[in-house]
Amino acid sequence: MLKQPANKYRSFPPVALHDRTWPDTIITQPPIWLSTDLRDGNQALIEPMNGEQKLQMFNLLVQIGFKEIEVAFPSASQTDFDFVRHLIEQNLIPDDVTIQVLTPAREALIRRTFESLRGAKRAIVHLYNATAPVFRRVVFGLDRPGTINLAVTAAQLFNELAAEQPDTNWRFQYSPEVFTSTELDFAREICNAVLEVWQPAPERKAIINLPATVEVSTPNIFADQVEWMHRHLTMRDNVILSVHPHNDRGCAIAAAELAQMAGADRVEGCLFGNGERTGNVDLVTLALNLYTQGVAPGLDFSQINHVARLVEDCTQLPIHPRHLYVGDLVFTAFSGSHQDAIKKGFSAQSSDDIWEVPYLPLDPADVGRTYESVIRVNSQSGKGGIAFLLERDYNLVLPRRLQIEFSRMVQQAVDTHGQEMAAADLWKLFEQEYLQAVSPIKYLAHHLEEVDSQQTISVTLERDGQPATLQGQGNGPIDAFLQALNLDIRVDHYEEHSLNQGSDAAAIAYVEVTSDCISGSLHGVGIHSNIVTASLLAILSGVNRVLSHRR
Ligand SMILES: CC(=O)SCCNC(=O)CCNC(=O)[C@H](O)C(C)(C)COP(=O)(O)OP(=O)(O)OC[C@H]1O[C@@H](n2cnc3c(N)ncnc32)[C@H](O)[C@@H]1OP(=O)(O)O
Ligand SMILES: CC(C)C(=O)C(=O)O
Ligand SMILES: [Mg+2]
Repeated sequence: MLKQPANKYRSFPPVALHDRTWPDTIITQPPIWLSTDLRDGNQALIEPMNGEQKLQMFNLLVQIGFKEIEVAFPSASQTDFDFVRHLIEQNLIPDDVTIQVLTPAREALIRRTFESLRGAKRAIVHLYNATAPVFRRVVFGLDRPGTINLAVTAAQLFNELAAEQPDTNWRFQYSPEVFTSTELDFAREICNAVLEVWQPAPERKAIINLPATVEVSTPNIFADQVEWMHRHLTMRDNVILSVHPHNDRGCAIAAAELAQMAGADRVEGCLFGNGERTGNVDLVTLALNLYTQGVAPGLDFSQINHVARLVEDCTQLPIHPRHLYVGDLVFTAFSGSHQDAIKKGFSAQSSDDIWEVPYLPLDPADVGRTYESVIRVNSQSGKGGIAFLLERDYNLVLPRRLQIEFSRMVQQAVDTHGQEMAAADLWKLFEQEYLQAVSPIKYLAHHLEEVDSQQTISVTLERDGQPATLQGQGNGPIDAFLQALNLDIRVDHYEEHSLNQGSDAAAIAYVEVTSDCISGSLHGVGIHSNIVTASLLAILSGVNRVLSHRR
């Protein structure tokens, strides 16, 4: 890299728009959406889609709710031409959907484009030519008037060819390609010249589409450019102002949002941001950003995984695990403090509240994602996440201090093998540590009697493999059992809850025990269909753990 990049690159000049209004605008409704997955997305693929894949994608886009779909560059390939014919001849375009096709400003290609649309009920024909200085100079060898002439001549041909097919409801769109690098006065001049030819009317609006063919500035500058055009275009009332952001600086989403605040009525882009180089703006993210602001986007992503898998199939491009709203990991927290906050958030959230679960801007359930993967445990995790998984999958509601104790064991385990622990792994470790702590003392049976609110217990045990029967008395079974054991062990805390409902209901008991022979405390856990037995098992689990942890 250069030490002085200014010798090779220059900063983008700001727009002199001191009375800009877009910063104070709030987006309260969705734009008109145009999916260009089948055109801009398609032209950027290693292997462009075949007819079958295009049809699959088209049906998906319709299902999602797109009403305007750019389906092809019909003069580019026989596949694209045939696809448009297929949609029209097989009557596959729903009545509320309009297809759009793209053509450069070249006579033969325009003719072929109109030919592809023969018999269509409705269509948007999209004309483009690059307008930026470097393109005028290097690619076309045209000055400003020559560039305008190219666009105007093509626009005139549009009028003629449309007149030859009067049964089609035609709409026209013009894109000054590379708008972002075009002088604003020239962009306005060429757009106005095209509009002059097309003479749009309120009931037959033209679309002026402002592409960030290459994203070259911060999104606030793009917003200024859009607001400037919004204010300076003639016939603005007869124009739908559209934007087409690409993502070269990673700001396409911001650019599209600020552009809407600046006056854009319509946004062109692709699902999950497919498209040339770094992609077109991601329409899924734009729609769900709106949704999380309480604005219905008019696009349905309630089965987002289905959409993702189909798009991956058609494009042969994988979606990144951290891709906004859809990636496999975007609703997952590994880190302890996040897990703790999410667990508390889920507990505090009720179904008719405004969504306020920490770290989750969107309820995964709204896009058809389960809570399965929200919390995953690795070496970065804490007690909250571990407790969440054990509660979600095994109905354990661990007392807080037991959570802390167990999380240390989990930490040790993940530090040793360095891998994630799924809920089943956590359960296995929990069983091993607490439920299988049956040595040196193993419970076999007990008998309990109550006389004058005093409990007498007789417990049959196995100690170091030898059978033993102990007797004890107390004001409850726990007290009586501790008397019977006659060990230097106290129960400081006791909790229980049922594990499931129905005839096979089991209870789980948790005890926290202390002893002079250990520092701090340890927990014991017991599970049994009889709650008293569960308590005795919990005490023995605690006792056995104390005996094996003895200083
Ligand atoms: C930003 C965008 O996404 S624009 C859309 C881009 N999409 C595509 O290009 C995909 C489909 N394209 C194709 O299949 C081919 O490029 C075709 C069929 C359109 C044209 O192919 P070819 O005739 O072989 O020409 P080629 O692709 O080399 O195009 C370059 C020529 O078109 C001219 N040209 C490029 N864009 C335009 C335009 N919008 N209007 C008029 N002429 C144009 C160039 O100046 C160049 O002319 P030259 O041959 O006189 O130097
Ligand atoms: C054809 C135009 C709209 C385009 O795709 C672009 O400029 O990026
Ligand atoms: Mg593009």
